[in-house]
Amino acid sequence: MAAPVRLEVENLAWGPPGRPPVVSGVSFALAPGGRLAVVGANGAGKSSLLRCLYRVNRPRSGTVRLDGDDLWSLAPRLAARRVAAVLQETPPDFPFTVREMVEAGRTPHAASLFAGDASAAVVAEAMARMEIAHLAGRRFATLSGGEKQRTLIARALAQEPGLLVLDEPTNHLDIRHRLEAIRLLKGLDLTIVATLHDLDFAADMADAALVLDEGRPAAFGPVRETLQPDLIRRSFGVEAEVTSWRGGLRFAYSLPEDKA
Ligand SMILES: Nc1ncnc2c1ncn2[C@@H]1O[C@H](COP(=O)(O)OP(=O)(O)OP(=O)(O)O)[C@@H](O)[C@H]1O
Repeated sequence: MAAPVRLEVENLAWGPPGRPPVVSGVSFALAPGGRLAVVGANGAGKSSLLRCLYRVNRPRSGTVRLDGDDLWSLAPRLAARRVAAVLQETPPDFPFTVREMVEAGRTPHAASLFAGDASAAVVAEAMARMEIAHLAGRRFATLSGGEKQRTLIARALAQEPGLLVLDEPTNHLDIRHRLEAIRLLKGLDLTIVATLHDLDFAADMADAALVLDEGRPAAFGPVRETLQPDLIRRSFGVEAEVTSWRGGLRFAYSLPEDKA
């Protein structure tokens, strides 16, 4: 497993060519091993920001730095050794097995000599960690949504990144698997940035939160200080009550017009 990276994002802006920016003015820093939840209403720019972190969206201005290195100055293969992404869109129906999917995570390392045996061990460990070893020979397309999600996370782990970027990692997971996925993410010695619509899970997973509001940062800071009712009201247009529960936070919501 690679060492977790320091992630520094400075004054980042991105938008599709010829259109106004979708995200702008985003700055934050995460220490190695820090876990950030990016939250915000639909269309706030969360996925667009994430794409800037795994080298798909080239920022219009500003920088993304991994341990001080500009992400866009790195060769794509070197960037892929340092950042792995788990995305919402699962790949289409193709004939790969679960093991082949996870092995694909080794692609950025394929050029290294003598990688064969070590790669096999990394793949086996990633599958064991995500509890999918028994599915190794199954076709990916035949898996349940949760099994697919666990396979995609295993593929990212096989990549041995220092930064793991996840877009809605608990989608498709039932309650128990959600809680287990959060525990697993917390147990990884990686820097993590994840979008999470469910603020309960965001607060469980992350130590910091970035709230995006129409593409701009509305707040960034420790989860408990950031995910407060006032901010939730402004960013999501709902009334919220926040309570502490077993070391985490739990959120209850209502529409403003439904006030008791
Ligand atoms: N390549 C693109 N071309 C045009 N518009 C885009 C492009 N990428 C994103 N957008 C627009 O930018 C806005 C933000 O999209 P984005 O997917 O980043 O939001 P999000 O916060 O992840 O939303 P959701 O919570 O609904 O997944 C949306 O209005 C979207 O249509």
